[in-house]
Amino acid sequence: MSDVPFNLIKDGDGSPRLILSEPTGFTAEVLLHGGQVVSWKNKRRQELLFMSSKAVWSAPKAIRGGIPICFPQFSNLGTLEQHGFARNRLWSIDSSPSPLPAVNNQSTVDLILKSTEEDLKSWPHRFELRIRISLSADRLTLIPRVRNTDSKAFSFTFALRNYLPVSDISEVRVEGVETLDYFDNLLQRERYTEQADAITFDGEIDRAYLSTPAKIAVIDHERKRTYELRKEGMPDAVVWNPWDKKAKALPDLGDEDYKTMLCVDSAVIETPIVLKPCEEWKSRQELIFVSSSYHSGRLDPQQVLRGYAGKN
Ligand SMILES: O=P(O)(O)OC[C@H]1O[C@H](O)[C@H](O)[C@@H](O)[C@@H]1O
Repeated sequence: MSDVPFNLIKDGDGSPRLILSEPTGFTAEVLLHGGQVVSWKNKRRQELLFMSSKAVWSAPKAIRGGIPICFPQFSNLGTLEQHGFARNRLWSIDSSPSPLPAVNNQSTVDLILKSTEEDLKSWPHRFELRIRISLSADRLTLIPRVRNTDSKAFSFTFALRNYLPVSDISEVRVEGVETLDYFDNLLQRERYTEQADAITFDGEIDRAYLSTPAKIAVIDHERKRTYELRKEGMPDAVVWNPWDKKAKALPDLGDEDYKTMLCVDSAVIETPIVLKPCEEWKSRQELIFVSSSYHSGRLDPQQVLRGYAGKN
């Protein structure tokens, strides 16, 4: 079977929205604003990504939810605006996404962002940032690529910020980053080593775990839901929840929204990517949705990390 095409619809304000769908009933929605996935639903029409109740949907603000793309700077690790400008720009559909091959039986869209004269004033490097977004049963795959189209080398940091919806943040565990080193963004980016068996939540957290394994599991006991995050080429993983005080300080996040969200990002932070002219960096993230991960009435993290297939 060949790849399944996407549909393009216009929102009320005329801005384009790309709809991906696949034969078993999963759907995803992508905006050109930010090149951002803003919805991913399973066949029961349950939303699998978090979206803020106070999200601002119009440019030039980044949309608080879905999967924003942080480029060419993660957080405030440089002189640019927080998390870089890619999440605030209008992307285009990439009609010549070569050399990535077409994917069988998946609904796929390729988007591209190129440097503008305005952006070159603050970040003087010509680039092409591409993202392939593919939907298949229980799985959302993002393949970001950055090409240096300039005549000199540049470096960048990067993240796919995954806003995941959870039933109750205090019932959630993250497995796969235990024993790892992390930078604590709440403590001047000091380096620590994780001592807990799994990450649980009882207050604000903003950590960049370094050189993580390829699989991380976000386990929502109450909702009997697990997300498996698989990644290649993005060695770090950020875990962020603003908790009550910071949630109140963020104008586009509802005061109570922190209770039902968690960001677990695929990221390149500790060692920025350096690209020479004509070089391309490519990475990959898969978010896999598992509707039930209970084993004998309890979650079995090992089974979660070994992976599930087609259980939805
Ligand atoms: O509000 P945003 O620009 O989306 O950033 C949200 C958060 O992202 C990162 O994790 C930063 O370390 C935080 O300081 C910031 O509050």
